Amino acid sequence: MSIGPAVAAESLEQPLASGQNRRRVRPAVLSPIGLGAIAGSLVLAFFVAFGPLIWGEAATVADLTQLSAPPSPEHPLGTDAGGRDVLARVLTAAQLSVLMALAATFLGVTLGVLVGFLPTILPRRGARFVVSATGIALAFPALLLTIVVSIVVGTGILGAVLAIGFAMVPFFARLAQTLAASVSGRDYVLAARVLGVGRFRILLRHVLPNVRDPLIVNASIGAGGALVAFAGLSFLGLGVQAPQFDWGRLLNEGLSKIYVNPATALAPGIAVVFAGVVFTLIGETLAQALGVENATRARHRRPLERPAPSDEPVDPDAVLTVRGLRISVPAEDGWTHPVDGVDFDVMRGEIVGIVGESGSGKSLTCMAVAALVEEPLVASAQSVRFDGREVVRNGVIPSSPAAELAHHLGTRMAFVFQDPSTSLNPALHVGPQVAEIGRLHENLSRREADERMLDRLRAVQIDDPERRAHQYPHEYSGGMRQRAMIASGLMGEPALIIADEPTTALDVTVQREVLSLLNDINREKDVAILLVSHDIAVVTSICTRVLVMYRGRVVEDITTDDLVAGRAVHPYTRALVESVPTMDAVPGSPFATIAERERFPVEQLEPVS
Ligand SMILES: Nc1ncnc2c1ncn2[C@@H]1O[C@H](COP(=O)(O)OP(=O)(O)OP(=O)(O)O)[C@@H](O)[C@H]1O
Repeated sequence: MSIGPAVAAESLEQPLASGQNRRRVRPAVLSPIGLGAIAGSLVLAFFVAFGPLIWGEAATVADLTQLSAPPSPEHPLGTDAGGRDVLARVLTAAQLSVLMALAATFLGVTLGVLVGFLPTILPRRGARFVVSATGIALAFPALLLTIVVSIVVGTGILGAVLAIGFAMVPFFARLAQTLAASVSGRDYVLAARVLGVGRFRILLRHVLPNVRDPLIVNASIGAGGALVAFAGLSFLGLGVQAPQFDWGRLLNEGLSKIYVNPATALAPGIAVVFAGVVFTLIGETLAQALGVENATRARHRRPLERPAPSDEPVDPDAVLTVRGLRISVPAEDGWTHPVDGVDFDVMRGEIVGIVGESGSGKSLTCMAVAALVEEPLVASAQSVRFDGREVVRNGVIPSSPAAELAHHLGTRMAFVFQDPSTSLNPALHVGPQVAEIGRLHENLSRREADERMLDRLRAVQIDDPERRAHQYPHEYSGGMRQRAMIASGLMGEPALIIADEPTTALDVTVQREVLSLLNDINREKDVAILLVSHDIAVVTSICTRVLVMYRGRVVEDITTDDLVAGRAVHPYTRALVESVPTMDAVPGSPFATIAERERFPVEQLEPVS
């Protein structure tokens, strides 16, 4: 007997926008699973509503001349040991079986969610107690819990509903706790706290709407599990007692006569399976309609075109060559491409900037180069050649590259992310996190890795590295955290550092320190740098060449000197430069902004260099 739904854990943590939900409902309902769920629920609902009315009498009237009779025109599935029609009994039992499953699920989900949300509103100690108690209850086998409750409360309908309902509580409590915890740390919840919004109100306004959908999906699938659990309980003699009967009880009675009339056991068994499948189909349809993505939907999406490999000769001085990079995002009717047809090179020891408005595809381009684009997004390209190795396999950049390529990328490429506060694990000291890279990729002993870590922390100008290595990230300033991230990138011997908006989250003085640190590393270690920024001033301060991205393409590849001297050719680049405020602007005049997209239609996307 297993109680509890089975939707993939990772898919449970997706907060879902209601607008998206509405757009997903139609395709979900019209899919084969959705149609199956509707047809199955109609059939089930009919038997639940009218079963006892139509077949109730035939199900209870005993024909003493036909005890355990085989199937006949009068009794299509034969009769049971008491001479009652098997088919009529199975159809009549639908009502009790399904209603009990729904009642137990309602009890289990309601209590579970209440217990699960307690840690969100309780003070820390109370919250810890509830979380630990849930963990202990979850570790207790569900079957034993069901039997214990059933014996304590007493057998019969009420006992069975309470037993199965209580057995479901720990699962839903843990699910609600996990979902609530994943939302509680989000910025909008923290912002509400700062504004003095009470815990209970935060729970209702911010947490509940974001965890509701996965709970509904799991409740629906859980009802199928409850149905099977009831059958098990009645089969053990602890469920429904005579003269009442559910499918479990019929199964119990029928098994003893299986050699006389197999239908007496098979029919209630098939009914349990049918209803269980219907509940699961409902859950699957809800999952699709509410946007809880699953593997089936992804499998049915139109396949992506895979580009043919590029046979263009590669410049031996280039550390990175990108040809025909395209990133595809699954959409309802196929794929959209936020990055489409990007080509560029980065030479050894060169500092190249990528600029462009928000959403132009700068970050995705860098993520793809580092093989960090993950499902459901797909990065494809004719070629991405980094430091002598081809990253593209069969037209796509694998999100989990083979061990050798992963090792190469891990040691020869470093990635510095925008937000230094989320780049480091808050639960671990900084030093071991930096040292870990050396142990993982360079096979260094703990001692060697620690020595190199201290050396690298020193190189990025973190004072007193021996002490700082034993501090947590929250004890570092923003600039120090960013420098620690750069230090971990230097644990190998990188040929390229990709820095994606490394200074955006920092104030201007710290910004300057981080930029000059990158500059020093470039000069001293001859490391190439690909620097992403939406700030032209930042890029022109250290880069020798700039790639201008607009709507997923590189529209201009220009030297910094030409850019600064106003020699940009592409109208978008010129507009981007003109939008940078200057000291000689007329006081009181409005800031220059880039005009709406219509001014740069797709025809003007033709790259210039
Ligand atoms: N996981 C994702 N799923 C769907 N779309 C995505 C995903 N990640 C990025 N996008 C979309 O791809 C486009 C490019 O995103 P990207 O992060 O590369 O932009 P960007 O140029 O780096 O912008 P910013 O300067 O704001 O960071 C955006 O329209 C974004 O909405």
